[in-house]
Amino acid sequence: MYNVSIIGASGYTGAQLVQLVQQHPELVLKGTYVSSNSADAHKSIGELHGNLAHVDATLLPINDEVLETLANSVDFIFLATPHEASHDWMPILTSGSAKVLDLSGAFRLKDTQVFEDFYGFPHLQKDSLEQAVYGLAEWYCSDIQPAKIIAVPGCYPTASLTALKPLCENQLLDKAVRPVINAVSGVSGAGRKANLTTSFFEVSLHAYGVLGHRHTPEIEAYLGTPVIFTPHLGNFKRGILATITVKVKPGIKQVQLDEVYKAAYADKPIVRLRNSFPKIDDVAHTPFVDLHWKLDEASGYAVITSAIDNVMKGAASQAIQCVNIMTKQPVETGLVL
Ligand SMILES: NC(=O)C1=CN([C@@H]2O[C@H](COP(=O)(O)OP(=O)(O)OC[C@H]3O[C@@H](n4cnc5c(N)ncnc54)[C@H](OP(=O)(O)O)[C@@H]3O)[C@@H](O)[C@H]2O)C=CC1
Ligand SMILES: CC(=O)N[C@@H](CCC(=O)OP(=O)(O)O)C(=O)O
Repeated sequence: MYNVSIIGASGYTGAQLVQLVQQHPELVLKGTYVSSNSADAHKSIGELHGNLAHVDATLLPINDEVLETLANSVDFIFLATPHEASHDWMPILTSGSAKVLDLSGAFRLKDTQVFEDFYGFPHLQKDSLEQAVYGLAEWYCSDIQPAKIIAVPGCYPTASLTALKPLCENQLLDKAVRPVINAVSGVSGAGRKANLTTSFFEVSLHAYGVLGHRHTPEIEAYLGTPVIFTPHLGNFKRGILATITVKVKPGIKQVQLDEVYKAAYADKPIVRLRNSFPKIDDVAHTPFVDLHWKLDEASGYAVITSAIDNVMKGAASQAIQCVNIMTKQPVETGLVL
């Protein structure tokens, strides 16, 4: 059995982690934490998230002493915290035997200048950044297994990279034409804190972060090619549907695309290759990525759609997949019942 603690447990991804840890056969929940002056300190998790009313977990305020103790008292620490908090706390949390899975974007980009440009603050944790491994579970398994720090991918990059990497890795894309990713996310992607943009009355369907979202450099870094990425906010709670247009090299046939997807995900139970274009409802509350694609052989343009639950595969269940890899258990342990 492995002991785990969750920092940022009152938020959407943190609460999802609480649920996943509770249902995991090999994980024991040792502590749930919020920020030092959180309005939710000392509440039970069930007071905030009714679906966890049966869980005996109190949200405790974090401080330097607790951070230091955690570094040596549990096997895994999940950081479901803002980028800045993850950035600041990583050295202390990794000073002992614990391994850390960070759901924020603080350790995903290796280029510190790009990081500063997109995140708005300088990266000062060079050693931790060097150690961090990108936790896209289906693609970086051998790096994830021995890692001390996992940078769990962002939600849009997870949907986008899962769809695009089989084509890129097999050199099927026409390099002259950038993949165009249009993705719609539910409001839980913006976190739990009250916000006018995500309030029930305001939310509709609109593009945001156009030609400047921080997930563009993340997708490009792990795909190895530039993309056009446009996120949209939709009026639903959870899930992401990414519709991706690519141009493949001349002469490529639909059957070749079918083969590369089948080969890439043959032994990957979390990725489901569908016979029709997936819906968000197919994956909401699940750890799956659903993919479907279609090529117009005459023009060479293909459309791929990728559906995930942003809180699950886009954050919490992907972190659990990484723990399963690190502890040499089947990747779907505790996730697919
Ligand atoms: N929502 C999603 O779909 C995804 C989110 N992420 C990333 O995961 C992280 C968590 O996201 P999400 O769960 O949505 O966020 P929420 O806003 O829902 O929750 C954030 C959590 O962190 C705590 N917190 C806030 N400020 C601080 C601070 N300064 N120090 C310590 N704890 C703090 C909050 O509690 P309190 O303020 O009471 O202390 C809360 O528990 C973020 O980095 C986000 O970018 C990644 C992929 C997907
Ligand atoms: C709908 C919405 O607002 N989504 C978030 C992405 C959530 C996510 O993946 O977060 P990190 O990369 O920050 O970890 C956004 O666009 O900022």
